[in-house]
Amino acid sequence: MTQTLTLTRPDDWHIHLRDGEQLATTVPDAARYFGRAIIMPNLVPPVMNAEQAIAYRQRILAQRPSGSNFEPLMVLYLTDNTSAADIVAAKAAGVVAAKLYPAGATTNSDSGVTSLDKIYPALEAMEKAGMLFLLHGEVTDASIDIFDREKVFIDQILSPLRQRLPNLRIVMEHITTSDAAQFVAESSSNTAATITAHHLLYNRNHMLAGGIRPHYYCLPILKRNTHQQALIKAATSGNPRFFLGTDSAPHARDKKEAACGCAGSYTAHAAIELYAEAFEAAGALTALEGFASHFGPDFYGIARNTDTITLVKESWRVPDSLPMAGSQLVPLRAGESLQWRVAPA
Ligand SMILES: NC(=O)N[C@@H](CC(=O)O)C(=O)O
Ligand SMILES: [Zn+2]
Ligand SMILES: [Zn+2]
Repeated sequence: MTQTLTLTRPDDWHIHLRDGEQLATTVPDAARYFGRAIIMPNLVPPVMNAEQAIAYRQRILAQRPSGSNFEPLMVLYLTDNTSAADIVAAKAAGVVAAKLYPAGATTNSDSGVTSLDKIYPALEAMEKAGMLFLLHGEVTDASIDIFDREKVFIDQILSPLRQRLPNLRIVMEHITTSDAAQFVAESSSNTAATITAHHLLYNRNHMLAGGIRPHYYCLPILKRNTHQQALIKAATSGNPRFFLGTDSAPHARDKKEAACGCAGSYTAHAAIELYAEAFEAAGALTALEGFASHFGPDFYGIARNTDTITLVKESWRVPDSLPMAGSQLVPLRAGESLQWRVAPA
């Protein structure tokens, strides 16, 4: 008999949908079975105020397949100039969180924050308004080794911030190290983390041994196997402060397969299928529902979805590429097989 797994409908607490014509590819993929998604604001120019967030939300909704109830949850991009008034206005407009991109840390972070000191008034306003603070947790100092940037960020920036604003609800996005998993596990109930499927499935050997594989290149960069194991342990532990965030981040094929390739892996074509594979490999399929469907809404203070999706153990082949805005997008596991698929509703 075919093995099946029924879950409360999951949500994606970290996704890049981009803008313009790309939305015709990314929105239907995200809306296939996720109920809600936290929409990253690193557009060019970024989503910096309530008005821009409302307009971007409308552009996303316009690409929603008919009959879909997929709900995009909007996020503000913090800059050195984000004021307390910007936060209050964004909150009133339904924006649920604001995101720290340390300037220069990752894709489209040029307008990001140069020093946390510049945004303390905004952070205090967020703490007061109950708006979540999401962060890309890497330092940008060129002298710090790229594999150490997450740990140094925790020591130099996150730890002191955590103490200074204890009531601010913080999500450390896409964690990649045992250090981050430990920091979150040992923090108070106001600190959580998202974990991607690719950081559960891969480590830096997959990216670099026997040839360089640009589609595994994302930030924070894949770390050594011991970190991968710590992430698997955290994700499958049942600790409600670790939950699903794909960080699906599309870049056209020619921007990835290049002398200087962009950071980001596309996983929205098979997100829950990839997580199911990782949880099954860890012997922890029963922990998937909490991680994918319960803990995210609980931390955000939003009701859980009330309907379900069903995964079926059935091998299928991921396409070599997907069309996106007149170019090609190479999804993670392109041309390879996956073992789980989501049954049509
Ligand atoms: N994760 C990535 O490697 N890239 C993301 C940005 C981000 O989430 O850091 C992107 O927007 O392409
Ligand atoms: Zn990031
Ligand atoms: Zn991201």
